[in-house]
Amino acid sequence: MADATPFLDPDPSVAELLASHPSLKMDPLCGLMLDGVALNAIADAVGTPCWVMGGDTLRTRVRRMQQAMRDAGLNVSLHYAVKANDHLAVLSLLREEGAGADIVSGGELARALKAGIAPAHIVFSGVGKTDAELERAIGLGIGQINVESAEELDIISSIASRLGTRATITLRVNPDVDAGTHAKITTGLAANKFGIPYDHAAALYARAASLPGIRAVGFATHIGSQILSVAPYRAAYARIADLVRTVRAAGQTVEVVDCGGGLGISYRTEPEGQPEALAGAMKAELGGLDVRLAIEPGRWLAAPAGLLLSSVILNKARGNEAPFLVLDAAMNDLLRPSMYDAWHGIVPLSPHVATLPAGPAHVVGPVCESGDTFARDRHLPPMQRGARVAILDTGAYGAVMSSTYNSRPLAAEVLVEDGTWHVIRPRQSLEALWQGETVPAHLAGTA
Ligand SMILES: Cc1ncc(COP(=O)(O)O)c(C=O)c1O
Ligand SMILES: N[C@@H](CCCC[NH3+])C(=O)O
Repeated sequence: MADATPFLDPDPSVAELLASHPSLKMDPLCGLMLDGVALNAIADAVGTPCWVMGGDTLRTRVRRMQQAMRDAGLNVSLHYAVKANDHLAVLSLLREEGAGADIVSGGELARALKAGIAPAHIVFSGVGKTDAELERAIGLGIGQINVESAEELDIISSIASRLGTRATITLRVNPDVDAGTHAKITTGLAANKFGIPYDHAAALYARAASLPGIRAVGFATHIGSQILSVAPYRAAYARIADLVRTVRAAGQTVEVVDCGGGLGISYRTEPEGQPEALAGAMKAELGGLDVRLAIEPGRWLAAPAGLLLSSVILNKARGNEAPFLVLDAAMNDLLRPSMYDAWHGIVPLSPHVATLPAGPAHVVGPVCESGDTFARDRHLPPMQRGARVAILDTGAYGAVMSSTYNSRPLAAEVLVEDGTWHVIRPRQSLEALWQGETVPAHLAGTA
């Protein structure tokens, strides 16, 4: 992931971005295609901004990850991290591919159930689960709750006891390992709010075994997101393996190790995280322990499968300075560049435009904040009003992080599969912007 530090190497060209995205092709007549479908046809019919998810790519990626685990000889349950893209169509497709769900809220639980994911295939993570969320999850008998503190363990024990049942839990352990990612999305350092301090985990596991309403089955860890090197995974898994041996030596049983998510993708020129390497790290550190393993990938599966279509509203010239290319998408749609200075590829849809000589432009949205900037000094071919672009790798942490800031309706969403496409969420109407709002009688005018 990019941070505010300027890159030393040149930005990848359009041709290089296409080469690193097998789901994309530039057709000489139809322009940019995703999974064999012309994006111009979607934009003509649905308008822009519009999220497009490549279902075939999503399937290819989840199958590759599952295969990597099998090839390593590991028995691994895959729980998709719903937060990455919680659309019901995405959850349903992944359920079809055999994925369960990793959730962090009652809303995500409801979505996973609505998409037909069985409670037994749902894992509940998160540093602050409310009593109501826990009651619902425990009442449903969900597969596993990853407990993040001693306090939460007591709360779960009392809720499960009250419900006359036992909650299946793991302890999420903070291994104090630097994942080498952006500071805002690293989660496995002692300074981060997540998980149980490593040095407290063995004692808390022993206590869990004695608590009513608790069935403690093992440990979980998740050290962050957009992790590109396998070394931090190995370091974290080695610490968890030590913990497993320690508590077993003390007579406790351990059946499960949940290895978390976080595998990164190539947004710019960085080499993508490899599921095969992740499987190798899991095997090397945990393979000999005779435990069931689980993973919680989100971004790696969904991000490269999706893009955001947008149109140029105008090209604001600035003399000899780089112009502002003002798009109809904005930070309310795709927050990542504003929030993390994240770099996303931007590719023109027109095959003619894509081959014109590139020059620097600042790509911005229309929202009233200077931070509403997708790219600065990006080398792009000249584009005028009405030209369309695709902002790449936005299938994860894209639409899910959208808001209606500046009263901008949520963008439409489309799923491409088998050479055809489906609107999976129409563009939000203006009326829907104030749906649920009420105006006290003394203020009522025309509202
Ligand atoms: C507990 C947990 N599991 C899984 C994920 C998924 O992470 P990613 O989308 O980076 O794979 C996250 C988010 O970082 C998380 O907090
Ligand atoms: N929202 C972050 C990822 C957060 C991962 C959540 N645990 C991103 O866009 O990169």
